[in-house]
Amino acid sequence: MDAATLIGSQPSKLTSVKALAESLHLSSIPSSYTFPKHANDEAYSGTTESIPIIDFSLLTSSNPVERSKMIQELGNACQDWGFFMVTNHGVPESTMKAMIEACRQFFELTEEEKGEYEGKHVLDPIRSGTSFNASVEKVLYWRDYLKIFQHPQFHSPNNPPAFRKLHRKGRKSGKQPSIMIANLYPPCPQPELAMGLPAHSDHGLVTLLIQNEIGGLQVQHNGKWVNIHPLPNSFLANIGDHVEYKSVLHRAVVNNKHVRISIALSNGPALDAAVSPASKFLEDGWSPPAYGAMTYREYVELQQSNKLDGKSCLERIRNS
Ligand SMILES: O=C(O)CCC(=O)C(=O)O
Ligand SMILES: [Fe+2]
Repeated sequence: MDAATLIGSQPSKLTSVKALAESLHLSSIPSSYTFPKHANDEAYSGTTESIPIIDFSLLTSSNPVERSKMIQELGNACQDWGFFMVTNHGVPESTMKAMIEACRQFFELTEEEKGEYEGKHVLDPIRSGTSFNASVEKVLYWRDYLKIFQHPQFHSPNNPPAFRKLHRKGRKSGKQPSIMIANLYPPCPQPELAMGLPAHSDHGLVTLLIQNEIGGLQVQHNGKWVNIHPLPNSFLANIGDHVEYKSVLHRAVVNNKHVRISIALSNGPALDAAVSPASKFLEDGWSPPAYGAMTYREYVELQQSNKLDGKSCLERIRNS
C-alpha cells in the first residue's frame, strides 16, 4: 500500500497506525491525527508526586498489623488517586512478558489477518482496530488495539498460536466479565501533535495495566497530568466508573522512538447487573440520585459507541 492510499482524502477503510507509521517515511503526521491541545494539557513533571505503591504480599500477610496498615494505604490510594502500583502480586514476570509478546505478535499479523477481527459491534467478543471509535471521531488516535472478552466465556484469536496457549492458562471462575485490551502505540514522527488515547476513565470495577518498558501513561491528579513510571514487574491498578471511589482520568501519549504496548485487563460486574447509587446514600439524604439504574452492558455500549471527549462517561449519564 502506498502513502497516497493511506492518507488519501477519504480512505474507505482505515488501516492501522502501525501500517501508516511503517509505510511512510514521514516527517509529519496526516492532519487527521492532529489532536487539539489546550493550555492546561501539559504534564506536570515535578519529582514530588508519584502514585501510591501497594505491596500485595502485605495485603495477605499473616501479621495483622502489617495487613491492616496496607489496607489503610489501599483505601487512601483509592481516595486520593484512584490509581496505584501493585508490587509482589505473585504473577510471574515471565507470564507478563509472554502476554506482551503474544500481543506484539498479533499486531505483526498482516492487515488482512487482523481484518478478520474487525468486529461490527462494540460487544463482539474479539475486536481489532485502530484509534478508539473511528466512525464518530473527528481526530484519529495514534493507537491500534485488540479487545478480547475472556470471561465469563473465553475467546482467543487463532493467530498467533502463542496467544491461545497463554490465555487458556489464565481462565478463572466467577460470573463477572473480564476484557483484555491490548494497545499498540507505534513511534510517531510528531508525538507532540498526536495522542495515543485521550483522557477517559474506565468502565467497570478495577483495571489492571501492564506495559513494555516504554512510558506514555499519564494520570490526572489534582487537576494536573502526572507521568507514570511503573516499577519493573508491577501492575498498575485503577478504579473504574462502577466503584464508589472516584474513577480517575488518564490518557496515553506517544513518542517518536519506541513501540509502546500496554495491556489493560478490565474487570466489571456481570453484564446484566443493574448498577445504581447505593440505597444507603439515598436514605442518608443524598437524593435525588445523581444517576439512574443502568446495566453494565448498557454502560459499556454507551462508552464504546461514543467518542472519548476528555471526560468520564459518567458525566454523560448524570441527572442534571
Ligand atoms: O496505554 C495506556 O497506558 C493506557 C491504556 C488505557 O487507558 C485503556 O486501555 O483503557
Ligand atoms: Fe483506560
